[in-house]
Amino acid sequence: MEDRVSEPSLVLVFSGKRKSGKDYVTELIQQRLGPDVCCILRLSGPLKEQYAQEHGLDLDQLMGPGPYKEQYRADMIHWGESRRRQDPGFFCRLASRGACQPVWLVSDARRLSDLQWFQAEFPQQTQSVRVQSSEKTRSQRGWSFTAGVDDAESECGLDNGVEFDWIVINEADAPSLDEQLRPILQLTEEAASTSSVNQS
Ligand SMILES: Nc1ncnc2c1ncn2[C@@H]1O[C@H](COP(=O)(O)OP(=O)(O)O)[C@@H](O)[C@H]1O
Ligand SMILES: C[C@@](O)(CCOP(=O)(O)OP(=O)(O)O)CC(=O)O
Repeated sequence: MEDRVSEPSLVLVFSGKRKSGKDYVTELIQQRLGPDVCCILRLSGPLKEQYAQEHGLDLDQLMGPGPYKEQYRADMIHWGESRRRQDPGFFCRLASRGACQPVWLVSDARRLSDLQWFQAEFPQQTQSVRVQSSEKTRSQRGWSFTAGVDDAESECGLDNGVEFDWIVINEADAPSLDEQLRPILQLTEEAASTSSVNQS
């Protein structure tokens, strides 16, 4: 089932609460490195594709930020959980299929099993990154507490028991993202250059 052409040099697995800024931060890193060097893998991508197919839903709307996704979120979570119970690596494998860049940013790990899958597949290359924002900041970005979502494993699965390699505080009054991301960017640049040396 693997369609992998080459192994990544670095896999950064991002997690964080809704609206903490996982997409924002991973997109910032990708912009710095460029799409030839760095890809963003979203575990929710294949999940939504399969869920839309099985339920006859509009995938574009499910992928979008609007209310359509929210209408199905709780059921998608349950559906995804039962899939992961049968095969914890199911969505990780699908999301990383075909990825050929040396640096992978997994933007949305939600459960220990997501992180463990990458750690088991790429033990030398995987590092975890937590993106943190206060509830006040997340609310300003459009978040509001939803029972069954924000108190479920989908949002809380990595709250305890993980020692993250990196923590990024995505708040206006924290040190700038430029400053906080400097060591992570250095790591990604080293990984990219190691990979180009190995390929030449
Ligand atoms: N540092 C930041 N500066 C400006 N806007 C931000 C910042 N971080 C996040 N945002 C905005 O907040 C919203 C939620 O961020 P997003 O990355 O989508 O969160 P998540 O992927 O964790 O749910 C988006 O509209 C995003 O552009
Ligand atoms: C069922 C989900 O995959 C839905 C994820 O959708 P998005 O990745 O679009 O999530 P947000 O950025 O939090 O809005 C969650 C899960 O438990 O796997």
